[in-house]
Parts: sequence; structure tokens; C-alpha cells
Amino acid sequence: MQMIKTLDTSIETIIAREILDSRGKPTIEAEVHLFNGSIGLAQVPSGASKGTFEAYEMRDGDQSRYHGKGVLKAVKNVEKILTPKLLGVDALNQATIDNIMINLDGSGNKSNVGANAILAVSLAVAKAGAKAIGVPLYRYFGGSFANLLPVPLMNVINGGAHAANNLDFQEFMIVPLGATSFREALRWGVEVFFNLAQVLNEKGLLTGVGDEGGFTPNLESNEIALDLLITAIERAGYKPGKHIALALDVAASEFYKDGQYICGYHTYSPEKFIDYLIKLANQYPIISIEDGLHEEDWINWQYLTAKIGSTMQLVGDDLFVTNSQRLKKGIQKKVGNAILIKLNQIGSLTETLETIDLATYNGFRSLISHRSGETEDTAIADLAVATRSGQIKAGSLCRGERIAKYNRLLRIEHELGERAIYAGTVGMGPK
Ligand SMILES: O=C(O)[C@@H](CO)OP(=O)(O)O
Ligand SMILES: [Mg+2]
Repeated sequence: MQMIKTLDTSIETIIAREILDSRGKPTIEAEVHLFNGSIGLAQVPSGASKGTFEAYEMRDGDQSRYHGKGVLKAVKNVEKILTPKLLGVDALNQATIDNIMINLDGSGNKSNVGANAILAVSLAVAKAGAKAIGVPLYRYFGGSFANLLPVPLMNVINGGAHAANNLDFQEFMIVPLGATSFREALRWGVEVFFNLAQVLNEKGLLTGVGDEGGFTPNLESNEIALDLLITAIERAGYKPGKHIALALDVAASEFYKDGQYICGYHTYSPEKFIDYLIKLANQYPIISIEDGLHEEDWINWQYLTAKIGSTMQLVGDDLFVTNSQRLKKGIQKKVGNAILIKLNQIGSLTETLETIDLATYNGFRSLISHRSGETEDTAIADLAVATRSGQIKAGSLCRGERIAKYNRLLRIEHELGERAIYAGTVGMGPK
């Protein structure tokens, strides 16, 4: 009798609760308990510069708690709507479970139950499943051969919606493509980060950090930010472009108004803004540009892709929102060549993996990403290795919730030993 119980991987209980994210805002976590004793715990992050077409994040709206940002409704939806239909279902049937939840919601964008509620359960189910079989999460998702460690795109200067009163571009990232291992890539990143702090100090610039742990100096232009990065890379003893390249998340939807891009002291037409991006790409060793244009500016995305898509990575974040329908449209229109992957933009593990597959089949790269409001959950590190995406965006080199992802990758690399391959060494980072 006892024997049967220990082999039983079906769901015995689900517990949900309100916790805090890295910005001190409420978010949801779920625990899934299986009959065999395995427990999966998952926490859901939250964005600041959200795409309009993201799945719905359920918030309470009750102004007497957390200015209306509480997630007790989402918690209640887990308890009252999802749990009754999931008890007794085998946790190893991830796709079945995700489908049950998607159908229970029935809205198309998860607005009835909440993408945050559904994702918390979806991820917790996977973690419980992995524990039940006794394999790490990256092997549970990716099989025994998952061994590709991603190139990190490290956001060391924060602007846009992640830092008040400085640059309009949201993320200035360093990309240690030339390293030979993830461990080495991380060390290079840290060394550049320390040097950047020193350079900022010398110039009397602020070294406080933004939501993703990057510095938030008050700078007059994007070029100054990029120059600072080049100086920091060189001072750390590396060659810009060869050892460490640069990447941008422009997050252009945030400063688009009436068909114009209003950035810094300039108002650009889409054509002029594309020229500006190309100028930056020619002037600096930039290998990846995310959301260079507004999320609905499909025509200009087409021009941008036609002009520089063959030489650099053009990532759709707000544009594709991890949604296979929007990605299909992009593939068909020849818009972009890579997709940012955020689990909570779509709200379930199964749909996320389907979108990554769709990207891969169509020659698009996938860049697995954190959110600006994060938790100590490290599942994205495992997801990056499991899906062989070759790239991860997990923030800067300070703030515990960002470092947790990097430390998880260090552990995975260590565990894989000689089998670990760093994506930068096999041309699998940003192109
Ligand atoms: O735009 C982005 O790529 C993300 C993560 O860096 O930010 P947010 O979570 O605020 O949407
Ligand atoms: Mg983005």
C-alpha cells in the first residue's frame, strides 16, 4: 500500500499565497504537493514596461491594500477555480494540466483567472514533477542531453521605465560572447561592472542602481552611456566586440507617440529613428537590439529587419509577448529574427515551450528573460539550458534576485562538468 502511494505523482494539494517581489510589490507563489511527497514551489515575476498584448495579470484593485496592487484575487482563483479541477491529476502530464487551466479561464488572454495565478501553478507542477522523478529542472524540461549554458546579456545601465529621470532607452547590456565558459563569462561581467562603478565615480556620476541592478547615472545621451561601457570593458582588460559585445533594449513602445519616437531631446520620424539605430549599431559593437520600434509599428519593423536583420539580432519583446500568434505574424511579415521569452507574458509553461519551438523551427533565436520585478525563483536559468536557447537576460551583477539566476547557472554548469558547453563558443549567442 505504502509503495503505491510513494509512486503516485498525482496532485494532492495546491497552496497559493501572496508574497513580495523585488520591488516590494505583491506577487503570487504556489506550492504543489504530490501524493508521493514531492513539493514544487514557484513564484511569478512582474514587468514594469509591459507589452499591451501580454496575458492578463490579476490584481485586486482594492486601494486599502498595497494601493490596489495586491494579488489576493489571484490566490483565491487558484484555491477556488484551479485547485478543485487539478486534484488527482498526474503532475507529469504538464500539457494536460496547462490545458485544463487555460480552458477553465476560457478568455484567450487569461483575464478571468489571471496569468499570474495560472503560471504559479503551471511552474509549481513542473517543479513537483521534476522532484518526483528525481531530476533537476533543466533535465526535466530538456532531457538528458541538455547541456548548453546561455550567453548572459547583462543590463548594467538601467534607463526607461526601470529608472526615474535618466535615459529613454531602457537597457544597456554587456555580452561576454568571447568567454570559454559561463563561469568565465560571469566573471568578465562582474569585472566590467566594478570598473563601470569606478568610471562613474571618477566622473562624479551616480552609482545607485535601478530595478534590474544596473547603474542609473543621469546621462545626456545614449552615446555617453555606450562610451562608458566601452571604457569599462577596456579598463577591465577586455576588447569591446571581441571579448565583450553590447546589446540594447530600446523598449521603444514607452516613448512612441502619434507615429513619432520622442527620445532624449529629439523627436524622430520612424525612418529617422531607424537611421539613428543603424548609426549606433555601426558606431559601437552592438550585436542585439530589442524592441527597437513600437509594438504595433509592423511596417517599420519590416524596414528595420530588411536593413540590418542579416547582420544583427533584432529581438521582439513587447512586439511578440511570447505569444505564438504574434510570433507567427512576425515570421510571415519578416519582422525581427529573435524573440524574448517571458513565461508570465503568456502565462503557462506549455505555451511558452510551444512558442520557443515555433521560433526555432523558423530560424528565430530565443532569449529567455527575467522581469524587472523578480523573485528568488530561478526556473528561467533551467529553462534557458533546457531549451538550448543559448541566451539569457537576467539583469545586472548586483541585487540578489538577479544573482540567484546566475548562481543557478553556475551550479548547473558545475553539475554538468565537462559536458557543459558555453553557447558563446559554438556561435549560439546573439548573432
Ligand atoms: O522589457 C524587458 O525586457 C523587461 C525585462 O528586462 O522589462 P519588464 O519586465 O519591465 O517588462
Ligand atoms: Mg524588453
